[in-house]
Amino acid sequence: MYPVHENYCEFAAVAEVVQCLQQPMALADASGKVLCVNQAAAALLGDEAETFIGELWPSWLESGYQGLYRELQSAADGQYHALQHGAREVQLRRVDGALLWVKLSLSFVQGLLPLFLVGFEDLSSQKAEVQRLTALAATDYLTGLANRRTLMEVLEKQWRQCLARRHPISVVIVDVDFFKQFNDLYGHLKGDECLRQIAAALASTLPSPQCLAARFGGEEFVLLLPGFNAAMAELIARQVSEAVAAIDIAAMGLPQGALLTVSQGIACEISGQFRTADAMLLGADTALYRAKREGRNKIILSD
Ligand SMILES: Nc1nc2c(ncn2[C@@H]2O[C@H](COP(=O)(O)OP(=O)(O)OP(=O)(O)O)[C@@H](O)[C@H]2O)c(=O)[nH]1
Repeated sequence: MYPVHENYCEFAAVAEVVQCLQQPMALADASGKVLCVNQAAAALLGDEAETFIGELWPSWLESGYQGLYRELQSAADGQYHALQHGAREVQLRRVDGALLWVKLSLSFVQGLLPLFLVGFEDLSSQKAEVQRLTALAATDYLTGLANRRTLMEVLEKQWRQCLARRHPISVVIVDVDFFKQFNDLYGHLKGDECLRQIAAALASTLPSPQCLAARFGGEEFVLLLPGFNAAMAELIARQVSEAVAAIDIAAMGLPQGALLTVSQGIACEISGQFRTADAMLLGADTALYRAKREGRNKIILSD
């Protein structure tokens, strides 16, 4: 048993509890100097526990938190309780230089010396999972292109930016011709493969990282071209037709006679033709409808 002095905790007793905990934890004095680090915290930091003794624990964290800690210290003005805080998401730098997202909490323990418990929770697998799910939610499962939701979000954002900067912006809607017939003739699995090939062809024509290729739904795709006027968009649309024509039909196990073409409708906003991004998209859809009506495998620019 450790002697207990009224309400004061003994350093050794607190340190022993810290050592037993599964959660990464360090014990420090009021100046931030580390007195003890448990195994879980040492593993998180990336070295033997003894190597961290005597270090200032805020130095393990990114500079933003260090600044905040200094502010807390000056505001607390010796009132140790005021330094405490609950779980805060911060980045911790491991000994090997890698940055880890952690939840950090700081608790004051009234000891013979004032003591602080510094608790960590590793958030890296949580963050990686959120990143994976965010990417999944933004992507079309079949083709790997951006999905419709992402397209609409990016379109709204780029529409506003282009209008504010007085830059043109164009959209191209790309629709596979006679795709129902293609599915009926060669089966849905070949149809899926065909959509993947077309998606890859579209992605290959993207002229800059600001441009986006998305699956709009079914056998319909959209190219979003910020900064592109109608002539430039038409050039990209021609490249799309060429890239689709270059798809290796035989490699897909289809007969040589199998036809794969797309129809395209273009709309460009350059000086107030369309009031909204949706109206521009509708303009491209109307142009696409004309391309279909005029025989397919065509590119039509909205009036
Ligand atoms: N294999 C496959 N087919 C799809 C998918 N999504 C939509 N389709 C098919 O795409 C076809 C679209 O048919 P329609 O809208 O009649 O258009 P179309 O036959 O291409 O005719 P036009 O557009 O007028 O040239 C339908 O048969 C859908 O089943 C998909 O994810 N995979």
